[in-house]
Amino acid sequence: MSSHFPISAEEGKMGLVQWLKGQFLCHLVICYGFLVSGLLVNLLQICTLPLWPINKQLARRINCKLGYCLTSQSVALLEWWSGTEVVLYTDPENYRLYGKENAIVVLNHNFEIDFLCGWTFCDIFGVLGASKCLAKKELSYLPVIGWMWYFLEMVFIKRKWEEDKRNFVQSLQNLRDYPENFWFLLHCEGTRFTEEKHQVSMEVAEKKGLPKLKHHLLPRTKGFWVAVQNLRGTVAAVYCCTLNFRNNETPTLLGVLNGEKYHPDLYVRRIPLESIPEDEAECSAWLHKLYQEKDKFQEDYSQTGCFPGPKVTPPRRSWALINWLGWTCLLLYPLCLLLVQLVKSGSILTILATVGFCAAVSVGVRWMIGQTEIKRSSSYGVPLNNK
Ligand SMILES: CCCCC/C=C\C/C=C\CCCCCCCC(=O)SCCNC(=O)CCNC(=O)[C@H](O)C(C)(C)COP(=O)(O)OP(=O)(O)OC[C@H]1O[C@@H](n2cnc3c(N)ncnc32)[C@H](O)[C@@H]1OP(=O)(O)O
Ligand SMILES: CCCCCCCCCCCCCCCCCC(=O)OC[C@@H](O)COP(=O)(O)O
Repeated sequence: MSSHFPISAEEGKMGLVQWLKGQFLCHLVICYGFLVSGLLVNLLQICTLPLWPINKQLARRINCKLGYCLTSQSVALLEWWSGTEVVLYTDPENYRLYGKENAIVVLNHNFEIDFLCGWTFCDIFGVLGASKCLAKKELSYLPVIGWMWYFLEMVFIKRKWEEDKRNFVQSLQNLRDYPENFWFLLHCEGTRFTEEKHQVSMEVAEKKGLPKLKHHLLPRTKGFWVAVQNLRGTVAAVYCCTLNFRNNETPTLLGVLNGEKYHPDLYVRRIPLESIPEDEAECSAWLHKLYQEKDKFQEDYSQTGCFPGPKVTPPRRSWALINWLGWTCLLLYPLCLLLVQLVKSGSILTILATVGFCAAVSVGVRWMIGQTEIKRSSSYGVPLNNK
């Protein structure tokens, strides 16, 4: 039966674009660009090594720019390829300060692309290249991204306090003279939300006499306290960030690569650092209270579909797109030349080598994407390795 509403040319074009975004060949090109540019960035970062003892601040600034070249590609993928826009709920008074000061960011850890939404938020306010995170040690071994983070002075921990504390404090102290404004991200839950981890952590909450949380794991407070104490005088505020997605979306990085559009809402509250207690026990109680508030915001969001306060959709920054297109053009040119040579040569061996290379790129990136999947989350926080 023919439809009463024939598809318009515009809809047909959109359908074609959407179809193209789902094609393996497009993914291969994107992943090739990301991996090869990433390796080049790593190489350039290694070249900055001799500069560190001579002019550390210059070396740091160069590494921030190099970091931006790579990280912003994934922001461009989210914003321009999948068309996802992060909607911000925040006080307009504070909006003016974002990007103009150092901050500790506390963000819930429930989604596979929360880091990507975080990066987008960083990019909007011009702190993407310099932003850092308290990350599990395993991420430092990730090819390209993990290697890049080493040069950006990211703080890695084994999540074993006795082994971590010296390096953690030293890494934070090193940031005291960082030459660019940075945000330091902390997922105080220490691992991603799963039903099993939630159940265990609520048993801990019960034992400690703390109210139960519905949407968060119980925060681990030591890292937050140590970060606040060591960054006093360097960092101006804590940004309490609560992220959720409209329509109960469960976004994935593969979805973004397929051009799927998601609808993230990010609620940001600015809390001056002076208002956070210095004493460890008081600071710990303060953080638990903060998580109880965050849990309430999430509960209200699940009922109403919005966070409190005025909302704004900041415009996408063209730099991320320009950088991405620049790298793609630069790297596609030699690839095309190579392919032409290949076809001309007709050598079976070279053709097989090329197919092998494409397969390796594809498997490598698929493995990296796998690191973001919650179903592959570590066993941290379940009874197996609970203290
Ligand atoms: C939107 C804006 C974004 C801006 C973005 C900016 C920058 C972005 C840059 C990069 C993005 C990259 C993204 C990469 C993301 C990677 C994230 C990660 O890798 S998360 C994992 C690593 N991070 C952390 O673990 C940080 C949180 N953890 C801590 O801070 C911990 O305190 C610690 C430092 C690891 C130390 O932990 P430890 O357990 O040794 O000590 P604690 O005192 O904190 O906790 C012990 C305490 O907890 C109780 N307990 C036991 N089991 C549990 C449980 N399952 N749940 C909760 N609590 C538990 C235990 O009984 C202890 O209690 P007590 O002390 O009373 O005995
Ligand atoms: C143009 C761009 C192309 C992009 C192609 C895709 C490339 C793949 C990019 C991979 C990026 C990897 C960033 C890893 C960040 C993962 C953050 C994360 O979520 O870590 C989990 C930890 O917090 C907690 O670990 P668990 O204890 O839950 O286990």
